[in-house]
Amino acid sequence: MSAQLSIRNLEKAFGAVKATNGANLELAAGELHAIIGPNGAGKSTLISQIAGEIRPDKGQILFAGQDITAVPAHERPRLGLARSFQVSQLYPDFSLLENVAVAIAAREGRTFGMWSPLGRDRRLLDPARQYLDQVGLGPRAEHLVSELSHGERRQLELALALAQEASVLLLDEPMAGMGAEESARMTELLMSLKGRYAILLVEHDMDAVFALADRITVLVYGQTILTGSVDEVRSNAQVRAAYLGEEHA
Ligand SMILES: Nc1ncnc2c1ncn2[C@@H]1O[C@H](COP(=O)(O)OP(=O)(O)OP(=O)(O)O)[C@@H](O)[C@H]1O
Repeated sequence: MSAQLSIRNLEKAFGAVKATNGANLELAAGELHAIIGPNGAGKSTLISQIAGEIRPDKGQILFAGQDITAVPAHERPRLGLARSFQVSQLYPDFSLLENVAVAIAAREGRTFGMWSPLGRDRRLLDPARQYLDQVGLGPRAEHLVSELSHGERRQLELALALAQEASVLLLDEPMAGMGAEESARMTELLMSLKGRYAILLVEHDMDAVFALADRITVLVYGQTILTGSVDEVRSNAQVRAAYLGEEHA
């Protein structure tokens, strides 16, 4: 397996808290790799370092073999590394289609103003519609972001990540706050993306993780203690004791 992304001996402290304390991970091309661990284990901090929003104290992040540890966050999507957007950064009074079109325009480095006729530019709208179709939001394309349910907002976040045309997607808890039905829909959606993207997925929903992951890395106190298949992780005594409990074992 060729590594699309490699994390080597990463460390990051916030004062006395070692949020990342020796994290190592390899994400292969097309692989769906989940990161699990207890609350406060350092999952979000790790994703933020990979996205470039937090600078590690030590260690390296390699993307397609290139050391990107010092590359600023805003340049990483252009290299092919996309973190899912937060919908809170979007325009609630624009349609879904317009929001995705804005993301495509930004990716292409186009400048535009709020007054520009974005809503009529077919070079943006046609691909925007395709991204919405991919996440099952095609029928809602003309609706406003403010009209979406929580689950639909998370689907839109995914469409915006896809619009960055990256080969690697960083997804930080895409099922957070979802009910069982919405989680199942998101699991299906991620399943449909499997193989086309390398996906690093941080998720607390173990049913989703076990259904989706090719490999799982377990993070405890900022340290990656194990990487393995679903079966290997489920049956590991240390993981069961530290994290899973008997419910998912
Ligand atoms: N900006 C910060 N300043 C100080 N401490 C921080 C900061 N960000 C995270 N931490 C601390 O670092 C540790 C790891 O936090 P992080 O949010 O990465 O964990 P997590 O595994 O994502 O947790 P959760 O599963 O609850 O989302 C925690 O002890 C947290 O309090």
